[in-house]
Amino acid sequence: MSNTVDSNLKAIRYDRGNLDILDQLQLPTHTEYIPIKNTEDGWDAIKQMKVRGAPAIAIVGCLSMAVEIYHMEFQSHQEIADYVKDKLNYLVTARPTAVNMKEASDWISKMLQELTTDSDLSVHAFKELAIEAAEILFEDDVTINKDIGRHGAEHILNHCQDKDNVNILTHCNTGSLATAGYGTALGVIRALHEKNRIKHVYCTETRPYNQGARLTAYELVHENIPATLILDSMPAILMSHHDITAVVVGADRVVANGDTANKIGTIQIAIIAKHFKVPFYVACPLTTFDPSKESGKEIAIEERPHIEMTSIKGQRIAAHGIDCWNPAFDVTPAELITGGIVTEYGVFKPSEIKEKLTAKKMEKDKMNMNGQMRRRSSYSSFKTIDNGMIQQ
Ligand SMILES: CSC[C@H]1O[C@H](OP(=O)(O)O)[C@H](O)[C@@H]1O
Repeated sequence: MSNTVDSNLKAIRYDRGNLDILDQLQLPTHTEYIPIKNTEDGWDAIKQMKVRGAPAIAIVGCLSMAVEIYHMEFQSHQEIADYVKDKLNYLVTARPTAVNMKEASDWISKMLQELTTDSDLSVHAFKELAIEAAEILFEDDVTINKDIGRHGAEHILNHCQDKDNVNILTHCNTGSLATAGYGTALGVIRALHEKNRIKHVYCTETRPYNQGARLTAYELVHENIPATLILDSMPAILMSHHDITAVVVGADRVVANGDTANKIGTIQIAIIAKHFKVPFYVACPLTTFDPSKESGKEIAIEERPHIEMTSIKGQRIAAHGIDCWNPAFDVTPAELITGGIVTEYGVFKPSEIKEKLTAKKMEKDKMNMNGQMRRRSSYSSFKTIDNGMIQQ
């Protein structure tokens, strides 16, 4: 199975020392790539939503650190570890709700600090470790998304009546423009389409940034997936008039009890799906799981500028003087996620997500760290990291 994605749908272009992103504020009318030369550029692009989507935010943030330090000289391992930690913590502040950037910041910072005492590594080799850690996130993402797609498609097909005519409703954008490629919830749709099981996809416009109208519709049309754009106010009439097989959405943060933060409007769709007995799925990678928070009440919800509601492309559409409320996300309680949480490891009930994903998270962190160790040809002897200690 090819791991490449359609070059027209690449949100991120990277070679060591160089990073460009597709300016998603210009889509679908203009395709323009802009250079990201350092973490300040990365922070600005994430804040302004030139790049968005929980996984893409983490990838671009970490790669902006990688291109910055690539062109720098350092005197010691600790200087690199401290510099990288400061820059990654700064990138986390760009948008507070999606957890992927914080997860990546924590893992890379911890890995580097573990290795500061390793005298086998030259300062240059140590700097390369930091760059490679960011590259791992980028390189692994498409494979992870294809695993999410496969598990989600299999679960939907195993639990639906008409397996040859699957109708899916999705919200916001969770495709190649929200990840390194293929997508999460849109990855499930792509996997069903590859099996020739999709009858029709319905995507909401997703006001006020219009991720659905501008980005998801763009991806679906580009790949000839039969789809219809609907207003954010239409999920109820859609489910009352059409046989919707399942709702599949993405996530910005899934917490220990399975509550999920996702694009504003998600909880409304979940409530409507429950009323019409349509299975509601959340699709996300392990990096979106935050076991440190017990319930959705603890998730910080980003509020964005009012002008994003009151104007479109500089054209005012709301009365001057009206107050506005513009939360970018809402929290869907676990009991409304009736289909399950689709991950690269399988589909889990919200109630089992803490047990299933906490163990996977620890396993993956250790694997990534040891993978980093193996990548160091400069090591005189093979080392592994167990329980945080370097073993000869
Ligand atoms: C796989 S993207 C996950 C998530 O991110 C989007 O938010 P935004 O466009 O504001 O970054 C949306 O909530 C997607 O479901």
